[in-house]
Amino acid sequence: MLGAKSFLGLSIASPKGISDSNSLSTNSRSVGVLRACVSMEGSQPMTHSKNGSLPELKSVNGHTGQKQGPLSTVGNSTNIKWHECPVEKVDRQRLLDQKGCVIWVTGLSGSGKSTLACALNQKLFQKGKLCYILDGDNVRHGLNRDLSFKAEDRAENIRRVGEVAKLFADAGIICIASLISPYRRDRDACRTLLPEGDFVEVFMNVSLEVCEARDPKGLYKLARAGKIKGFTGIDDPYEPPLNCEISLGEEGTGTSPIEMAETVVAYLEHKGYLKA
Ligand SMILES: Nc1ncnc2c1ncn2[C@@H]1O[C@H](COP(=O)(O)OS(=O)(=O)O)[C@@H](OP(=O)(O)O)[C@H]1O
Ligand SMILES: Nc1ncnc2c1ncn2[C@@H]1O[C@H](COP(=O)(O)OP(=O)(O)O)[C@@H](O)[C@H]1O
Repeated sequence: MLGAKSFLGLSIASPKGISDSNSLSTNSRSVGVLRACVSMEGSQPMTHSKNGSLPELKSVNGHTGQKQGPLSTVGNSTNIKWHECPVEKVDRQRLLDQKGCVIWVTGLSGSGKSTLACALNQKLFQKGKLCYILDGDNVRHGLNRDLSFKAEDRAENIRRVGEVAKLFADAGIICIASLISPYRRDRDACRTLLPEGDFVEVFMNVSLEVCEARDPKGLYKLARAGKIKGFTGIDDPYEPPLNCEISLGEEGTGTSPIEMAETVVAYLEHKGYLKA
């Protein structure tokens, strides 16, 4: 039997006998969410309860939708206003029982960034944690298809992915961004977009020799033959991190993609990102 709970105008089924979703396990909470059915009655904005549980419904007559605060100018956008919503990051994190953050994976082409991203995604998914991968190669198929590999375009590539990753983190999701991101300055700029600790820089510390020997796409061969100009590590720079949170490939961090993923999971667990 299921008892119903009202949440943001949705009536959400929760297991009988459990009054507050804070005490639900991830699985039963997910079931509750999956069984959510739309109920437009009583749809009202919310305030946060004092005990930090799910937001409470605010007893006012509807939401005016008015934006608070002064008009601002940001870049080329003039007369804009930030709009707040009563459902906040903390609420989404509680729903997901995790903390939103960005795992930024950097390294040479062929260093294993995409492989690690997938292995990490799988490990976290198995633990009931929601992740999303922003892979350089993939994002260049859409959002960043207008960008080349010259330094200023790489910078814009990183900037956009950093901003998108920030939105995913705000959604409460563990966002894995895997890009060469060769310039320290560009990576550091992404770090500053997030609250302290929420940007976890992971360096694939794999030598050019190893990456070149792997060469799964044959790109190093083309670069050596002069058929690709400005290829990272060959005739374009790569600046390794000076102060990253995790450096993989070093002793104790494992050598297989699974072991490397376990190292990252252990870090996230230790830092409290795998619970709300
Ligand atoms: N000139 C040059 N230099 C480096 N890489 C190149 C280049 N041209 C194409 N590719 C392919 O593009 C992938 C890297 O894209 P990114 O968006 O991660 O690069 S960057 O962060 O903007 O530097 C990279 O993918 P990975 O091998 O997965 O790193 C390559 O497949
Ligand atoms: N930890 C690892 N040990 C050995 N080979 C790996 C490892 N991680 C990835 N590889 C292999 O290296 C190649 C490049 O991996 P990939 O994840 O595509 O790198 P990147 O995304 O950095 O270009 C692939 O052939 C992959 O199977």
